[in-house]
Amino acid sequence: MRQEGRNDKRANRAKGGSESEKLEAGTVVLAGFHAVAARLQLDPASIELVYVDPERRDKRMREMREKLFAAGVRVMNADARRLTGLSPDVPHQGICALAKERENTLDFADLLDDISPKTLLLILDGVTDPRNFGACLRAADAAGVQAVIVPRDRSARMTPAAAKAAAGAAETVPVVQVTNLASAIMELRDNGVTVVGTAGETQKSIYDIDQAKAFAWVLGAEGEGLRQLTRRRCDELAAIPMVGSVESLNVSVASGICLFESLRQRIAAGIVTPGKAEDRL
Ligand SMILES: C[S@@+](CC[C@H](N)C(=O)[O-])C[C@H]1O[C@@H](n2cnc3c(N)ncnc32)[C@H](O)[C@@H]1O
Repeated sequence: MRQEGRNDKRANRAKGGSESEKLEAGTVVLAGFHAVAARLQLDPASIELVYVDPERRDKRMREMREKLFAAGVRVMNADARRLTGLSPDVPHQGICALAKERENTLDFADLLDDISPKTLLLILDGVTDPRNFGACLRAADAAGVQAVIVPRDRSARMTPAAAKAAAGAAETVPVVQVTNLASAIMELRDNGVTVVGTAGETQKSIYDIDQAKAFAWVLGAEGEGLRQLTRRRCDELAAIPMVGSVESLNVSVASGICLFESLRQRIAAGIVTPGKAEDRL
């Protein structure tokens, strides 16, 4: 998945300027097929213009052009140099969209309304490092997570560094900010979600937990790990078994391991079918 490059004018000036310097405030560049396709599916009206490389005449580009045409999105040709000017840091694959900045947030109440046996959630308790946050979103997207839940006052924001680490998942995975994480966990449980916290010192293995149902993982921050109250509110705690000498894994690595165990179980149970989201767009 491609990253959404946020083109804040100040940031571009700091980089010495580029094509993206001419963008209006509130406009972002979506670079690459995934980012453009994700936005086209989620909110086509927010796309102002799409630049495509006329040299790319392959099937993928033809299909994308058809979808853009069908959605009534304006398309213009731009050579590779211009596209690279718009997206200097992220490979553009011959396509960049200019789109309105979009906050991909969701209300907790709306999330509760949408809970089903397919629900898979990632709860981050105090992950304040933007790169870790973005990398968690990336893993969450790949594993089919419905939403990522964070405490409003103890979480990284969607900074450019977070969006870059998310590699497009900032577009696709809604973030739910809650005022009180412990209460939110209880509400999820009351609504049929099994909530399991992760802590390396626990005896129970993540591989011994049934995850083929409405399920949420809770992961903690570097240093502190899960807060005591958060731990107490979970149905149970589980560890990722390790054999090396390090004390713990990075939170985004741990998220990936937990979520992909959930995905493995869900595929085995026939709850989800493997396949890239792009294929479904
Ligand atoms: C860097 S670790 C935090 C380590 C912290 N000192 C602690 O006591 O939990 C960040 C988060 O990743 C998850 N994590 C890392 N290694 C893990 C393991 N082996 N088993 C379960 N969770 C793990 C936990 O959610 C943890 O809170």
